[in-house]
Amino acid sequence: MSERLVAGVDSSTQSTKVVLCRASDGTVLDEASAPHPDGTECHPGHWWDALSRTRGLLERADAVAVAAQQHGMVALDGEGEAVRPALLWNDTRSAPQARALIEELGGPRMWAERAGSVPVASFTVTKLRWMAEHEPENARRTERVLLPHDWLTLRLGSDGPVTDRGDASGTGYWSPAEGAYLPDVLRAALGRDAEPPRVAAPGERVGTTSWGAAVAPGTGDNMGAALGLGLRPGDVVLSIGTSGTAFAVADAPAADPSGLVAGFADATGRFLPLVCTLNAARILTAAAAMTGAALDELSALALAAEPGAGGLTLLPYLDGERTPDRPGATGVLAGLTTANATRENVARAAVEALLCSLADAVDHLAAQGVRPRRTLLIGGGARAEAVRRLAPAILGTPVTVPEPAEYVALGAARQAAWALAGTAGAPDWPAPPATEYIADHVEEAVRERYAALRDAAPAPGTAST
Ligand SMILES: Nc1ncnc2c1ncn2[C@@H]1O[C@H](COP(=O)(O)OP(=O)(O)O)[C@@H](O)[C@H]1O
Ligand SMILES: O=C(CO)[C@@H](O)[C@H](O)COP(=O)(O)O
Repeated sequence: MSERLVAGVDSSTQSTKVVLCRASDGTVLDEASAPHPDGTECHPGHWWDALSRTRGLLERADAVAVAAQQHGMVALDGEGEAVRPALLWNDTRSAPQARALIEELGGPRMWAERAGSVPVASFTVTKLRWMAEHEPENARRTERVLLPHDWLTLRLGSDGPVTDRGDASGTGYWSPAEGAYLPDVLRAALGRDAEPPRVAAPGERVGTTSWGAAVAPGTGDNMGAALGLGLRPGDVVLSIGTSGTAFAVADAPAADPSGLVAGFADATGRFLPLVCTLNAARILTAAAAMTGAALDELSALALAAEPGAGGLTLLPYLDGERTPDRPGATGVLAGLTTANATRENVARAAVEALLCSLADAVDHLAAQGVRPRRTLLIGGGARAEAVRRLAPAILGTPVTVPEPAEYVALGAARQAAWALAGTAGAPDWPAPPATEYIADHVEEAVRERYAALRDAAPAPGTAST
């Protein structure tokens, strides 16, 4: 019998990435990618176009699954057409609606207990309320609300609209603790009922593609990464993509009334407490633009500067920020003098800022009882040598960097192999090779200066934590 192949899709903010793997052990045989348009809203058709450009690879698979950017609001009319472009996780226009919903429905503690998370503008529920207030005609036409991965999975061939518990937990109207929708919350947000997709069991086969492959439920991209890395309790993942995320698997749901930690579910039946920042890899892109360096030259610049960047500190809230909840914030470069105004110091300050923001994220997880035993660094930004080399001193812990790979897509592929096998659990795939980075000191002064800038009063018109 010929070898069975599975395809995993990562439809993230900036691009679609697909891996074709051997179902038995996850060996990657082929890869493809295609870009998405820039912006914080996107017609779902663009994701399908990007996926279609990888079709030659997809059609070699016996099973397929999609992991995608979380939270995006795909509102469909009775014909299944999008009533407007999807509002994405990084769109902050619904920040006032987030605050109103928190107040109307019982306050932060109530939200944390019922929905697992206190919603910020990223959450689907707040986008529904924004649409109800600003585009009542679109809200009135909305019959069904899907997430990006649900929409792609439906187009690939699921038997009706379907989601999974991981992605459902980012809507704000599904309870991770109860494993059930909260229809009253959805109704309060949209002003009417709309049908959410069925929540499939982990590893369930949910349909068949046009070329006869099994379709697995798919999940959110962070849950996909957890599956791709084969996370164990005690592993904390730091992912530097468009978003910065810090997460860990847990046996019990989180419920953080401060709103800093989102109490998500994972794709296997467990839970995934997670902290997400709006600014991550693009801090490096912005620093490259400011210094006139190519992205792959930025590390050499940063590593040529002294720790502390000669006194420069960057507060990297370039596109507003989600953690802390400051949707209207902008970046601040503090401590600038004629003596320290060098390209090297600007590059260094950017890398240090990115790592300080992730160090804060780990502290928030720890405050919710996550005890890190191993810290893993993944995502596009982890390809920067300066990020890998400076991480241990800023985080104050050794850092394990799995070899660069598309871990979200790999997780989706592993879920596809699971659905294909029809087994109780996901197949065991070997852990990726990894390199350990260590430091002989901790950069306490860098973190202290960053914390002081972060905690200085936010500019008028921004929300503070
Ligand atoms: N060598 C590198 N140095 C710094 N940043 C990089 C490097 N390679 C990729 N990136 C950045 O990583 C980001 C893409 O990472 P990825 O994890 O694929 O994000 P997403 O899943 O959000 O699409 C881009 O912003 C890109 O500029
Ligand atoms: O909103 C979140 C997590 O809650 C983000 O992590 C999105 O899921 C987007 O991920 P990337 O495109 O940055 O991978």
